[in-house]
Amino acid sequence: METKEVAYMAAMELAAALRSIDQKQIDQLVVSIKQARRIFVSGAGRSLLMLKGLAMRLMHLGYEVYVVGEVTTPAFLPEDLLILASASGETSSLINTANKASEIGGKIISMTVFPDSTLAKLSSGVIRIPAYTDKLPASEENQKGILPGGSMFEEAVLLLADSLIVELALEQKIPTDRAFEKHANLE
Ligand SMILES: O=C([C@H](O)CO)[C@H](O)[C@H](O)COP(=O)(O)O
Repeated sequence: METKEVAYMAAMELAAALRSIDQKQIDQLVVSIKQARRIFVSGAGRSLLMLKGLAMRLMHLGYEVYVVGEVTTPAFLPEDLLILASASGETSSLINTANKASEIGGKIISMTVFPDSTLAKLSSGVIRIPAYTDKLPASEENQKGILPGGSMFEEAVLLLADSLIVELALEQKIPTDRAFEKHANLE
């Protein structure tokens, strides 16, 4: 199969996955972002890369946002929000982070394929992304698509995150060209 045909099929699968996400779960994240004093994001591997993209866009909109594990990231406090992305919901470093955040009392919202995963159970809110991870056996809940590994999940997280930004920017009446004024200028 040609690469562009794979890309087209992946885009179709991605569209179907995004369309079947529960809007109420997304709304809960939007409300939590608006209510939080500060926002922290955490993930592992490619899931983390996607949330770093969200962190940058939230910074563009004026939110105080940190990536867990960076040397300049401060202490998490009860009025803060922790956003996690984990296809499996079983990545041990994230379970550790979620346990600590939960003990502190802050809000945790997780994006995952598995709403009954350890991470989901530690979270105040869950966005179930109907995608696939090779870390767990294929099943009705974990349906293998054309892309390898957790790629479909990760790409859904990225597109969902960018779409949240459109919604938040519109609500705050921030034209996206003005939001980019905050973008790093030492690059
Ligand atoms: O890097 C990843 C990729 O899917 C490997 O194919 C994962 O994002 C990383 O391993 C973390 O896993 P999850 O916490 O299950 O997303």
